[in-house]
Amino acid sequence: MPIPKHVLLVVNPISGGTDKSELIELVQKASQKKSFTCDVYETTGQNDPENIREFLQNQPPARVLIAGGDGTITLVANLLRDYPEIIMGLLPVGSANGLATDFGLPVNLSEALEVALGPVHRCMDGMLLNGKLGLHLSDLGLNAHLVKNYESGEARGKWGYAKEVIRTLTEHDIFRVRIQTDTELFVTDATIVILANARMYGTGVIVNPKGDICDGVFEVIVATRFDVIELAKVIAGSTEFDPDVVRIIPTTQAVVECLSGQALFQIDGEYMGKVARVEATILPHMLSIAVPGALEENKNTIAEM
Ligand SMILES: Nc1ncnc2c1ncn2[C@@H]1O[C@H](COP(=O)(O)OP(=O)(O)OP(=O)(O)O)[C@@H](O)[C@H]1O
Repeated sequence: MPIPKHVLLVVNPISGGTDKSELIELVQKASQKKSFTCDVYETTGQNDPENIREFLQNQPPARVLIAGGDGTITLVANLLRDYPEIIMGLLPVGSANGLATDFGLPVNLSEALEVALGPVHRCMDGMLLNGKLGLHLSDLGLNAHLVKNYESGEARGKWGYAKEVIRTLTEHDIFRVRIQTDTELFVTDATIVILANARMYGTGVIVNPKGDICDGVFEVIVATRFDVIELAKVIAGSTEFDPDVVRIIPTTQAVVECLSGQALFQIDGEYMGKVARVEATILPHMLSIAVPGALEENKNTIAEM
């Protein structure tokens, strides 16, 4: 059966604090230009998964475009696990999104729309973390502490973020963990344990330089202590770390147990509270996402539409 030429746009009207009427109009016009029909679903925060599933079942789209933050993207991605043939397209709504940064998606809406409806797409893995879907980067410790401080603090924007970075660095303690991967079992001190499907945080800081979001594995990255030089290397996007300070272990599953009390935990920028243990598993090739670029530049891409 040919893939129906239909687009579903999922919009979170409150995400990024911007009015979405122009965005909706742009998507409708662009879809029309490509002879697609287009449905728009605006989230309400109530029964959104059930409502979106109904749209997917009633008229299966070739693409689902998402104009929302990480919460909305994860919600839709979770549903698309049952529809592997549907391609996901991301549209910018103001706040930085880690996946968009990682895939080099344009921040300009018209350009992002071109990509979201364009011919190139890439497969990506997902992750299950204590039963919850994660698409990008999750961590215990330092960064989760920062996410918590930023969420609970009042300051916003770059300066607000910088202020919380300093507060977090002064507050944060080293913790002890037992980590089990496909190949290793070890106990170590840690300032942060990252479970990385992707390469970089939404801020552009690369923490997983050799990571590939479509390789069927994720990386466990452990920073065992604060080290200014290693930290500078991370920020500069270096691929060579001092193995005594930063360990990077590719794996398909991992268990991280906190041996010195509970640790702060975050998934894709959402603070999840304190946990004693995280079980992580890769969900290989879970999704397809529309990306920019020529076909020959993108392995794992397929031309379509
Ligand atoms: N119409 C709505 N009114 C109020 N809340 C909504 C509405 N639609 C969705 N939500 C809530 O928005 C949250 C998801 O927000 P989302 O992640 O899309 O945006 P964000 O918070 O601006 O982005 P980020 O998490 O990247 O900062 C969910 O908690 C959901 O319940």
